[in-house]
Amino acid sequence: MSDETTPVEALIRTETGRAGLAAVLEDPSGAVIGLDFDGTLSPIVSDPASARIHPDAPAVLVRLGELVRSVVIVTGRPALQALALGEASDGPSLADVPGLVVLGHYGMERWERGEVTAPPPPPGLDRVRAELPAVTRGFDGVLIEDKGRAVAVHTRTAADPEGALLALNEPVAKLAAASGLIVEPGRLVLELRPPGMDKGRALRGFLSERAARSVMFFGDDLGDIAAFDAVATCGLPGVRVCSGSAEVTRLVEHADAVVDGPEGVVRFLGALASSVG
Ligand SMILES: O=P(O)(O)OC[C@H]1O[C@H](O[C@H]2O[C@H](CO)[C@@H](O)[C@H](O)[C@H]2O)[C@H](O)[C@@H](O)[C@@H]1O
Repeated sequence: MSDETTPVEALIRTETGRAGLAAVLEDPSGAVIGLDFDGTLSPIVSDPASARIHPDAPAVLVRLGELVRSVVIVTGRPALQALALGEASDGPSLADVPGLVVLGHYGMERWERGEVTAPPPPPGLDRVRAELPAVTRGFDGVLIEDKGRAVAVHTRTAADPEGALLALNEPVAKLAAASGLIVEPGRLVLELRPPGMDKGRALRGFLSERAARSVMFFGDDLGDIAAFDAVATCGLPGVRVCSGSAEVTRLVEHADAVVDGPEGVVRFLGALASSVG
């Protein structure tokens, strides 16, 4: 297990990752640090509304925000919701990170300096809202989360979470297709959301907008693979950090470093801030 006294270099396991880290350390003012929210900055809990940012995350991101070009959160959550769940009872909150940008709804929505910009919600959502309860009926404990621009079906609280997820796959995919939406699979969740954006496109656009010279992205879930791919193919030196869990193992093969969940992410960020600052 690493901690802030472990040099950040010791946490990287690939040559490309070491080159990416060297670029970030040599030229921090050119670095973009991108992070997913749930499972990366915020420990996974049963009720999505009860999630909260790791208590030590905002302070370390504030430190980094003062040192790097940009800190950007790229999340499936609505941007304002991620910020609300990023409030700390003690110390700084996520919104206090200097220059923070939050790209919500997989990049469809953007929060910056207190302003949210987003396209109108997709018209197919009304049909989903009307028909989804009939699809999930019979699966005790399944939760429908209405996110305004998307609707998620959560099975974490079902009697058989994996079984419910498997059984719901097909009917949810059919309803999504009939409503002009796509299914975004995640940690015991199937989300019906508009097509045309993903975390990879969102991150790529942000890197070019900020004229980044290096990039580091932290993620834990299937939706973060697109962002990891963007790091690998954007032409900049980069580091992909997996917030590891027993629940999602597919990210590990795409990662330059694997840490132990949000606790490990916070330690990594602390070690990074100590090396940069
Ligand atoms: O892109 P992210 O920031 O990782 O958001 C992805 C989804 O995260 C949330 O669900 C996940 O976290 C919940 C709270 O820990 C957990 O109960 C659930 O099982 C996870 O799938 C959120 O509720 C979704 O809306 C996000 O799309």
